Amino acid sequence: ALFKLENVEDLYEIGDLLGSGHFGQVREVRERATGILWAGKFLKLRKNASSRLGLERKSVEREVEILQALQHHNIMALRDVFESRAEVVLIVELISGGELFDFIAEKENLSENEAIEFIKQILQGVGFMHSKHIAHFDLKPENIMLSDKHVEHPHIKIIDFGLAQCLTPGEEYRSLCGTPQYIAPEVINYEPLSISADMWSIGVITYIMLSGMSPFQGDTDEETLRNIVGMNYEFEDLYFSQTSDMAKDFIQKLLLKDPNERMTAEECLLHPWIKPLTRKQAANRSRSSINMK
Ligand SMILES: Nc1cc2c(nn1)-c1ccccc1CC2
Repeated sequence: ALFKLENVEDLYEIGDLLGSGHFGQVREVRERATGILWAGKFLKLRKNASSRLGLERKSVEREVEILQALQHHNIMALRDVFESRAEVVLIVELISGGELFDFIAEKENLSENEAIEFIKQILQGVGFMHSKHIAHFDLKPENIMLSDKHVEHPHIKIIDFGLAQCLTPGEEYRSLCGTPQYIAPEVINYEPLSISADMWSIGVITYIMLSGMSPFQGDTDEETLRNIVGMNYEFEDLYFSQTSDMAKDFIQKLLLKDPNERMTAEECLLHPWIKPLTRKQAANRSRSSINMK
């Protein structure tokens, strides 16, 4: 067995439901020995190979391995792992600020300065992941959480590495997983994937943060996928009239069909929208956000 065989309830008191999804449930847990609050991610294992319910043990082991390799303040930390016959429980840091998705929804859209604060942190977490050849492959506002949404400068944490892969340079990896609105064209065309698929998703997330609109979303998943492979998106004046040209340039350098042409996380952090080269550029950005508010 790779993980602890003790009963998780001997060491943690199980609390309220925090979230649930394809993977299972996430509950608040209290460590009995210290009283410290954590989150417990309860993953249902498949009974047998043919069943469609639950996760394959191999994919859970991969998520654990990847989380263990990623210690970074913008990535959800893993503390402990327990297993029983039917379930694996990840004990992870408690992130109680909710999803970035809900934060944006409450505000309609963010000012450019607010968006930049979040994008910078996402780029730092993703840049760290990519430096270890790990791709997330499911970056979207639902998988970016705020540690505490009531503070002036919320801290973000990237969660849910259920689709993440450690890419060995030279080895091809293909998959059709992900969430339609955010996946890159090469995923839809079932071409070899690389860490630059994450950079496309960051372009989509930035577009949504600034406008509240999703660039490729259609009425059906098929229409959304057609829009992505057709590069069918625009900066509609109705939503982007107040957005700076630098912000649009940043997005345009990520929503590129050729994965090799997209900016890397490092290049993004040096882009003038994120790292203003002059005080004038910074002033230009804040002026556009004042108009918006
Ligand atoms: N897929 C998800 C979803 C969630 C979480 N993890 N993975 C999570 C992690 C720590 C604290 C709270 C949560 C709830 C949402």
